[in-house]
Amino acid sequence: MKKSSLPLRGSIGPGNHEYSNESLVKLLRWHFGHSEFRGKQLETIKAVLSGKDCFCLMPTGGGKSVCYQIPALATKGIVLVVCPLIALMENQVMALKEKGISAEYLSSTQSIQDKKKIHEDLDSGKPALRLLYVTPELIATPGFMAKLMKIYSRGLLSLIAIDEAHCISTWGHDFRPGYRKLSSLRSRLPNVPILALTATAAPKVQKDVIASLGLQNPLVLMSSFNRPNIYYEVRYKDLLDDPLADLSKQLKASGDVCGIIYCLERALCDQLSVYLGKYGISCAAYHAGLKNELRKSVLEDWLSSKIQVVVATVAFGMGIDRKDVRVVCHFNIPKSMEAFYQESGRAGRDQLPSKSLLYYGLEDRRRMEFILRNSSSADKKILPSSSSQKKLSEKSLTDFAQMVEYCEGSGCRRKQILESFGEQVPAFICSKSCDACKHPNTVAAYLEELTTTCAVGRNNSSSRIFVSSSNMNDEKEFSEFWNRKDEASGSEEDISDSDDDTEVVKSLAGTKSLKKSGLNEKIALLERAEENYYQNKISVKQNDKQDKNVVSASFREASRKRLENAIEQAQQRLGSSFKIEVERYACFLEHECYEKYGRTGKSFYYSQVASTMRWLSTADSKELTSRLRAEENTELPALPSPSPMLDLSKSEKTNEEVHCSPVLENPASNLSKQNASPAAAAPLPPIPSFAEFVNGRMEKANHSNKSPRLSINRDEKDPVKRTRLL
Ligand SMILES: Nc1ncnc2c1ncn2[C@@H]1O[C@H](COP(=O)(O)OP(=O)(O)OP(=O)(O)O)[C@@H](O)[C@H]1O
Ligand SMILES: [Mg+2]
Repeated sequence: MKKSSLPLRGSIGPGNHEYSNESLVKLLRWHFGHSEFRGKQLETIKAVLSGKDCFCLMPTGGGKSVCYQIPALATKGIVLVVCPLIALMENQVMALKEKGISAEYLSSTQSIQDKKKIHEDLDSGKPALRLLYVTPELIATPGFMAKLMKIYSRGLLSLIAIDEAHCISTWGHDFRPGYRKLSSLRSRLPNVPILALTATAAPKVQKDVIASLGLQNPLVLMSSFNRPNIYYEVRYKDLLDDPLADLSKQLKASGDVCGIIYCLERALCDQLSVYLGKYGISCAAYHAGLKNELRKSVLEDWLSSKIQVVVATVAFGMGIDRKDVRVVCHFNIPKSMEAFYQESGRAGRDQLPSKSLLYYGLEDRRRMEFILRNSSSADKKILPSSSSQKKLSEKSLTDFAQMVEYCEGSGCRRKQILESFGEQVPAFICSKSCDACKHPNTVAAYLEELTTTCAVGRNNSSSRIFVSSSNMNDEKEFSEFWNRKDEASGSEEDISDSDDDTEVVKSLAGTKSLKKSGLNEKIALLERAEENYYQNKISVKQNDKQDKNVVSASFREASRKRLENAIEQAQQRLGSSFKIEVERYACFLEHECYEKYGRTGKSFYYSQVASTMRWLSTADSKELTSRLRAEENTELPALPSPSPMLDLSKSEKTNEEVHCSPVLENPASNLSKQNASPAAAAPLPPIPSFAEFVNGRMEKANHSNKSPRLSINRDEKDPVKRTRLL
């Protein structure tokens, strides 16, 4: 139904008082059906209507669009909206048209006829258009800039809204070179207020946006970033027998709800979508590798509830306005808290209870670290100074570390998100709406087990990634695989299709010459790299299967390293009076764990190492002294040279030598003999299992011989891994 506009058509400018709160609320109700303005909406609207530049920070789903849509309805002129994505523009324009509001967008996807119509309207001197959505690249073209100047000179440009304004900042999680071209707007169109909008809260990004856009004395309006209706949960891939099956189970358990699953790569989107489809979940993949038409139809099907779940790269979602998304799942760890916040924030925009699920896996972590480390070379065009590149690379790794901390920490997830944006919040703010607050003991147990399992597994997974990368002849080319920033041509066509973080085609197609010549070779090269990566992974996996119960040398060294740390911490805790040889005793204790359980199975070995560490963390100096000093007279085997194994910044070996070799290779050597020494007569105190430890803390209950396993559902096939059901 087409509605007539309310007769509120003033002009923007200082001292303009014709926009009363009541008249603006009336517009909101009439056109959008919302009863009241939310948060800082009204303040923002009034600021821009009075001609002020404004920087508006609102959480995802907070209602930023209304801040420029209402001014468009209140004034005579046109509101120009700059958007990073074609999908976003299409979506908003479609929604506005349905409301009877005259809005259009200009992009390469439109027919010549449609474009012509829009240009005719713009040239008419009395345009019917209220909102015109464009890409930043279009603004930079001389032709369009000339048109803008013309509209401006007629007094018909009332506001420039820069949506997703963080895209202008190289410090932001979603930097787009096209946005940098907006910096000339302020000087070319001096009297038009600029409204920058974003949900990115990092202070550095805020400052950068204001400076880059040249905003003058902007009114900065911020809202809290808390999303109380979203429940946050992390699930640990390394502890799950089958993460895919777990995901499918989770989705099914939520009912027939609308969801988004984010994956790092297109191929995984396709595979996951097929997999979930087989399990009766109606879903489709969405990524930049699909043809425009297909992408469009997936989006339409999802928006109209024909399909339930979209499995997508980050190409999907920025600004997509579906209010009732109940689950947003990250099947791979995102690259920063900002990205995570934006993406998970697409859930529950109707303010109803929703869920953010993040599947965290060590291999994903390593992969992302690799991508971030290597993507710095891709920034050369944009950041000519090597110190800027270095800074950016360091920054992305620091940002990513925050994301890892979110997954590996046991504290409130919500608090962590908000604090990462500089928002200090009290502990009770969460009200048990994250897994860490709702099930603290279970999360603690998972993390404990993860530490053991993953510290042990780190070696192998990392080396796989590095092996694949070293197979690349030209590292520079490989790093382009991850480069979304290479959009040097600035042609309008280049934008918005290159949204996948890790997708190559569009970013490689950034220059016309590349499009013609090197693209195919590069794609072939990248495909080979991917193949190598997966082949490598498969062969390592097969070996892993065969060796399922063998505690490998590298696993043992990782354990020894952890025990060393635990002894060092014990020393720190107990002060200078307690001094022992750290490496020597770490070796000894590790060997004891191995002797007791190594042959029985990995899980027992892990649990024994973890238990020993717990004992080290609580034992007093008397207990430690009697246990460890007793060994001093015993001759221990030669110790290994320090290993870089746990240093994540270094590449690691695939087939490590046994570092603690004299002890480990020959269990019947010195240390075995020590079992008959006085040390053996002073055994470790009884060591509880994980579950006993956690439950014991909480319940202080007596344990039977059965060794209760928390309330975790153990997978029947594999006792180590589990299907988590909180
Ligand atoms: N005052 C209001 N009252 C009720 N609902 C509102 C109000 N303002 C906006 N909304 C609704 O909130 C939802 C989110 O709005 P919008 O898309 O503008 O958010 P956003 O801040 O731009 O989010 P994102 O950061 O994801 O782009 C929309 O469905 C919109 O209709
Ligand atoms: Mg928006």
